[in-house]
Amino acid sequence: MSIETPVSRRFARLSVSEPSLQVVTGRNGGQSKACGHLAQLSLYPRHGSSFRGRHVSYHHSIAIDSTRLALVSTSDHRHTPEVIDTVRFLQAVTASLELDEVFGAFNACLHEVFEHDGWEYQAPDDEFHLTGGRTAPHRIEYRLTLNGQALGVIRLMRGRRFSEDEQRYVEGLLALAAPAIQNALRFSRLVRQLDSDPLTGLGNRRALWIQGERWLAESLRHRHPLSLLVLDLDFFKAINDTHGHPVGDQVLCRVAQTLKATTRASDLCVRLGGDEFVVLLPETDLKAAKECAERIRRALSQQFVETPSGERIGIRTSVGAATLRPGMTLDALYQEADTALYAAKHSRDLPPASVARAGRRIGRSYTLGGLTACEA
Ligand SMILES: Nc1nc2c(ncn2[C@@H]2O[C@H](COP(=O)(O)OP(=O)(O)OP(=O)(O)O)[C@@H](O)[C@H]2O)c(=O)[nH]1
Repeated sequence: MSIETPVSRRFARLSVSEPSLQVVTGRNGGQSKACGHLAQLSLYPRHGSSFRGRHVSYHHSIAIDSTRLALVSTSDHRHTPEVIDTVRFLQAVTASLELDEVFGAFNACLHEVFEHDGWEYQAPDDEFHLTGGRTAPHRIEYRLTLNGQALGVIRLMRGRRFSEDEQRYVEGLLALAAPAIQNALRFSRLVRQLDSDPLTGLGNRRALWIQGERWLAESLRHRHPLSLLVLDLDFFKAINDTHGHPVGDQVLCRVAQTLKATTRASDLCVRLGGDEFVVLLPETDLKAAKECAERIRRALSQQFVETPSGERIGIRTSVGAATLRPGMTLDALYQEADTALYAAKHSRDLPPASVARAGRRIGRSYTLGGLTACEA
């Protein structure tokens, strides 16, 4: 009989010919002792890293047979005080590819045998940051890597100290969970890529529709306000035509930065495409949405992008705002804000055609178009 770990076929494969069990892969880790159906495996730290020095690097992970597993440290071969149902543990941490669910399952299993108060996970470069439970004074921290890939840092906290045996126990569980964490990290990165606009780093149309549908359902159910702004830059084509696409791209990025800086962290800013942006504002009525639109418009009008020849390009935008009413769909909310935007565009004080093409010169500055927000 051959068992492959559900999470890490690359890392370990166990061959079981009853009653003996043998690890068939593992370059520098994994000794097994046949013990009926209970396999005891030794987990080796990667060469050069300290097993207990808070920097644990497992070269591969190991899955065991279908009963229960006792993890044994290679350092002194002392048994840890607890056992865990390995299959249930692996099933729990591999049941989802969502990082928060993987860490939720990991900590729930850990908590059954090892009472900790809280935990924290920080992905490399702080890409993702998750917490659970509550903070407490005693902490252990593990910097995880798997096959050379950094997986981030996990911290466990509680009110009393962590014993040596408990630390080894956590190390063993982390070794088992590491491939699941790696898969979830890859998945989260992929989803983030799918949901973001590569030029500006803002959300994209997909993010708007996924997050927007959720917020819309919650707002309708709890009768909370939800508003949406649609922004379209004024005379952006002239910027491209006059100064080239790279300058146009810089303008789009500056708009994205300004949107992030002038809205709440809980708002969603997306670039729909071209020079069109949407800001979705939860817990915001029309009056507050108009104030937000005006704040964005004013902040953008104070921004300049410098061209390679030293000219400064001003940024002007038109904005449409709409707020959710009972029975409305997300598409209807967007259409209403878009209609308002269209009205704003067409009521603006257009500069002469020649100026519209090249921008209006103010000293060494250009300012293009310009308009105010208006609501449906
Ligand atoms: N630099 C750059 N330009 C883009 C990108 N995507 C679309 N565009 C250009 O953005 C311009 C958008 O056109 P419009 O919205 O019609 O132009 P506009 O001059 O802003 O028109 P008004 O909204 O009426 O003021 C087009 O010239 C597109 O080629 C991009 O990723 N980078």
